[in-house]
Amino acid sequence: MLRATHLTAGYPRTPLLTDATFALTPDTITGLVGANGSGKSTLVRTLVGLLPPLSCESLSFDGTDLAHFRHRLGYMPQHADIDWEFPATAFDVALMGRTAGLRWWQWPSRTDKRAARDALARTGMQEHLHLPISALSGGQRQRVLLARTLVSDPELIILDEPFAGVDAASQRAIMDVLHKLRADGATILLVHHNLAEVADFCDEVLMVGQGRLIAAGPTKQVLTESAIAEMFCLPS
Ligand SMILES: Nc1ncnc2c1ncn2[C@@H]1O[C@H](COP(=O)(O)OP(=O)(O)OP(=O)(O)O)[C@@H](O)[C@H]1O
Repeated sequence: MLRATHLTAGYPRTPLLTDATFALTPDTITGLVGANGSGKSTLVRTLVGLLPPLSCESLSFDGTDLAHFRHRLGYMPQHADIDWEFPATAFDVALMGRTAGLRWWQWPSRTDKRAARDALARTGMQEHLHLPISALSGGQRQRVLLARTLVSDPELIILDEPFAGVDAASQRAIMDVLHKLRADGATILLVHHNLAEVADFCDEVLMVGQGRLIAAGPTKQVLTESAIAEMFCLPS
């Protein structure tokens, strides 16, 4: 279980989310929702260690400081760090999830390559293994990035807008993968804008807005009209 206690996330002199305490449980898909600019990506970047917390009592996974757990964490950023015109294949990108930690003199092993093929198969991309990434559609690119995220079998999976630019078929494929991961015991956090889909798809919700965590808990309890009005600063 991921536990954040009294976490304040943001940038120097600009706290965006103050004093948040929440937990993410295994076998659960949690949706992180909030208005544009409310700090969802900032919170995600803090959880994955790309931004230091402005302050925090504790940030742990299964009792281990999250800083020591990063190798068991899979992160798919909102904006991929990839030049899609680069002459690489879907397989090369998936393999990057295994090789990022290798030294320059080390080559991917047979196990690494098998893991990349398996991860692409899990996201339904096995037939496009050797396609150049420049030839992939938006949805196929997201599935390849998901494969790269999953290639090391992370226990904690954090996805920032995984459905951005994705058609219904790819969205369904990604959702199916996440359901299987949940059934296998993964802890999953995803940022998503579509509240109707969050209501359908997520077991739990973290709702951020107005500089704080507005609500956290089971989807039906959190996605109430008054909480949504507060999230969008509307009169309730
Ligand atoms: N490096 C930075 N330094 C200072 N402020 C930043 C930095 N990066 C982002 N911000 C600001 O932090 C605020 C929150 O940004 P963030 O991307 O976390 O919001 P978000 O909820 O993910 O938004 P969206 O729904 O549009 O993706 C924005 O006002 C943004 O301009």
